[in-house]
Amino acid sequence: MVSPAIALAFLPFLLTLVIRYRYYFVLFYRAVLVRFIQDCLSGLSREERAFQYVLTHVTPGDPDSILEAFDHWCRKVEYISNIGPKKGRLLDRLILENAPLIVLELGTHCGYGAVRIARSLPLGARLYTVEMDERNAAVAEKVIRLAGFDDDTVELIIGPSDQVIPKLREDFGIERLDFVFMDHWKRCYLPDLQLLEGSGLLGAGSVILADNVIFPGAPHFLRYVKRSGLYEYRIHRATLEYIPGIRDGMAELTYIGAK
Ligand SMILES: C[S@@+](CC[C@H](N)C(=O)[O-])C[C@H]1O[C@@H](n2cnc3c(N)ncnc32)[C@H](O)[C@@H]1O
Repeated sequence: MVSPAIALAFLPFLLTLVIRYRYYFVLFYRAVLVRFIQDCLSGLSREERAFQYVLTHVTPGDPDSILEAFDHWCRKVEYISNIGPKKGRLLDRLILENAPLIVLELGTHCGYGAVRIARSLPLGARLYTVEMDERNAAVAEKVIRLAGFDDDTVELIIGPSDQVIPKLREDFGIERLDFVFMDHWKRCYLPDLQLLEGSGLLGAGSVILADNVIFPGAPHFLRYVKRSGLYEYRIHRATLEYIPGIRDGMAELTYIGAK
């Protein structure tokens, strides 16, 4: 039995821990506990629940209203790791500045990022977005079409990135990727970057934007980017989507190739 005096001595330590890591507790509560309970109660996936909300709160054909509905849902109802409005503005700016004709997104999830990219693309440009989870992909397909983007503007490819990337040239007729948005599992960032290099689809000036390089983090990817000499890069400091107290960052790489 722990004496009350010892328990009391630990109290300040526990309090410090709780205060220091409160945002991580919030994330755990919203992303894990609430999700688990809602999954059991509704029999739907979190993504399907979000879609039900979106469907009844947006104007079809209006991408902005879809993004706003998702942002509201993720802030007030359940946590989903869309890129979110703050980091999304950086993505918007880079798409507008670079005016890419062929874009690849790795990790579609509910289609939030795809809608965000597609609404800023120049005329005639095309986004290929890759999702390996079939249930997420089914939601994303509906979200993208609800936003008004047809198959010519946004093509959703279902499959794991390491199987899709080697087929992009042959199966999809892609000669060059102007912009790549990496937002799938962080452990895939480095192998997929190397697959992209090997595929010859990156050309001088191709831009790669990688999300969450600080949290959950992609240290091997960042180390490789710094050492390889193949990229000019910068880290944009940010906070985690929908949880402002957790530090995060996005890596913006510009491919320069071997000197
Ligand atoms: C963070 S979410 C993507 C969010 C999305 N980019 C957005 O901003 O709306 C990550 C998604 O990547 C998918 N994913 C993870 N690893 C993948 C891989 N190797 N290939 C394809 N999809 C992957 C997961 O199933 C999940 O739906």
